[in-house]
Amino acid sequence: MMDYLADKLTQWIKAEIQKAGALGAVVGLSGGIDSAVTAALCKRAFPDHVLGVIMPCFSNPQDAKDARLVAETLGVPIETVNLDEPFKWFVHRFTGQDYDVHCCDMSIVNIKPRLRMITLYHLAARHNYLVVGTGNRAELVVGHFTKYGDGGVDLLPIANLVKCQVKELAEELGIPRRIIDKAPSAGLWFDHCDEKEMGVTYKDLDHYILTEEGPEEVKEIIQNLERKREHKKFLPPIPPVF
Ligand SMILES: Nc1ncnc2c1ncn2[C@@H]1O[C@H](COP(=O)(O)OP(=O)(O)OC[C@H]2O[C@@H]([n+]3cccc(C(=O)O)c3)[C@H](O)[C@@H]2O)[C@@H](O)[C@H]1O
Ligand SMILES: Nc1ncnc2c1ncn2[C@@H]1O[C@H](COP(=O)(O)OP(=O)(O)OP(=O)(O)O)[C@@H](O)[C@H]1O
Repeated sequence: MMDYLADKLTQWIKAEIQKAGALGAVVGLSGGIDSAVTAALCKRAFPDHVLGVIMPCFSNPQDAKDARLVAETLGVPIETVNLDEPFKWFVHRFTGQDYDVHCCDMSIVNIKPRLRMITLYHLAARHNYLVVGTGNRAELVVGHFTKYGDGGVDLLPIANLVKCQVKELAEELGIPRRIIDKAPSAGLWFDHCDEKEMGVTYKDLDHYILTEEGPEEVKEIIQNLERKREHKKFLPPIPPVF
């Protein structure tokens, strides 16, 4: 089943990129499972035209090591762009203070994924590639991404897969075990844990998405996030012609 899915998604990526008149794919490699799976599919679609981009921004150094492991395993070339300095500049300009890695003010930390988006679009345009996003179905349902940050992409190949399906696909694609077993984190602040922030585990989230069932308190959390963040999934509202 997963080999079939891998083939289908590979063909889909190839067709979408060719339809756009582009030559390949740029993928931000965080050292996590979603970007590893996305890069692996892109590599299958365009063996010689995938660029992995590692963009530390006050990140845990282990993440860049993991990202390099993914790139080596897949045979994907990498470019590293360190975003510490531009991020530091923004923080100082907006707060008048030095950046503190414990800061979880979203107006500040969302600048990180937005700087990554700028970087990926520059590299994509330079190579005539598309920016391939890594969002999965669980993240999309609850809007667990930064609008015009990691949400600002051209294609979303794994957006129909919940987290446990991404894991199964990762095994099929030969992603290293330590990447598959890593705790999911958006890495926006020190010790940032997706499940802790959302208040729901990926296991419960996947189960709810696939069955519409689960404990009432879990359903409530998910439905609240869905409502509050629905706007992220659409183009900005436009008034009718008056
Ligand atoms: N009703 C509405 N209609 C139109 N626009 C609306 C809106 N409500 C807010 N907005 C706009 O949206 C903004 C809020 O959205 P946004 O800027 O995205 O910010 P927000 O949703 O507050 O934060 C991003 C979330 O995504 C998570 N994240 C980020 C990056 C990567 C990952 C990952 O795991 O991969 C997860 C992060 O941990 C956090 O929970 C507001 O500042 C406002 O500009
Ligand atoms: N340090 C980084 N270097 C390069 N790309 C990054 C980095 N951090 C995040 N990204 C990009 O933004 C996406 C969302 O980042 P996030 O760290 O929130 O991970 P995620 O959604 O759990 O995905 P993953 O499982 O790939 O880590 C990543 O999949 C990757 O494409």
